[in-house]
Amino acid sequence: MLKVIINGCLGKMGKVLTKCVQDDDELELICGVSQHPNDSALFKVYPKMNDVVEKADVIIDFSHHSTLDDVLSFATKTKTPLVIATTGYNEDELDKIKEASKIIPIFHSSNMSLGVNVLLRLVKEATKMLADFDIEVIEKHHNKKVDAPSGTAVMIANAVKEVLPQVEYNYGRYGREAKRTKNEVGIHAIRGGTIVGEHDVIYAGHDEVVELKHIAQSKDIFAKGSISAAKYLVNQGAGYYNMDNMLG
Ligand SMILES: NC(=O)C1=CN([C@@H]2O[C@H](COP(=O)(O)OP(=O)(O)OC[C@H]3O[C@@H](n4cnc5c(N)ncnc54)[C@H](OP(=O)(O)O)[C@@H]3O)[C@@H](O)[C@H]2O)C=CC1
Ligand SMILES: O=C(O)C1=N[C@H](C(=O)O)C[C@H](O)C1
Repeated sequence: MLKVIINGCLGKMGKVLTKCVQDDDELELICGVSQHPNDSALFKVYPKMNDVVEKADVIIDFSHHSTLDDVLSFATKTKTPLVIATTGYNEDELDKIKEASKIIPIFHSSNMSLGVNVLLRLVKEATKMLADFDIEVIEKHHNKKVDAPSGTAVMIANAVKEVLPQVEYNYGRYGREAKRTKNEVGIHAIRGGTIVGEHDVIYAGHDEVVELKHIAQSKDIFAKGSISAAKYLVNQGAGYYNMDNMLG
């Protein structure tokens, strides 16, 4: 049995993940961490990762970027592999994750679904073939989402930039003099209701448009993807891993 700690266990994703972990015969949820613990959980919930006294085989993190220092210090101190699904990190925080991956195995992906990771590969191929088209990314999420644009939209834009290094990102184009330039990728965030997560990549050329689209229809896909990542990660040495490593 793999012993699991969930960071963000009382959040929306944390609750879905808790159920998926409890339903999995290979996993044992030993405790959780959430900023405001309450009595709703049937397992021990700590307010901070460094308060945890149990030893685990893996930590799965769906929380908030502000918990990063606490999580990395606990994971490196206890040499516990770490799956990071949280989004909204800045460059400094991303560097800290990479640095910690020299000490422990870290799996990091802003989208744990299979479909989005196939989409990322399609984006690279489409971008090679449609390099002259105007490329725009639109993401749609529920009205409780904290960060914008989504981590997935950033991964999509980064996939475009891998093929076309000259592109610059234009977040939520706005203004009286805001005409599109050739080398920009527009990134637009829609927030409303209970939308689980949708990502559109639009390639607009002269008289024709190609669209690649992913629609998440439940949060389970992210929770189950993070569990696959955890099972993969516990067999790896220190290093920085993502979906490409796991999917091959
Ligand atoms: N990679 C992926 O596939 C996916 C990633 N995500 C990402 O996972 C993260 C969590 O999403 P979701 O569960 O919807 O978010 P919620 O806001 O519902 O949950 C956030 C969790 O983090 C805790 N937390 C700790 N510090 C803070 C803080 N300063 N502000 C807010 N929350 C804090 C909350 O504690 P408490 O509730 O006790 O206050 C809660 O447990 C997000 O970054 C989201 O983008 C989401 C889905 C898929
Ligand atoms: O906050 C969410 O809900 C989601 N966040 C991730 C992101 O920022 O890309 C992944 C998914 O789209 C759901």
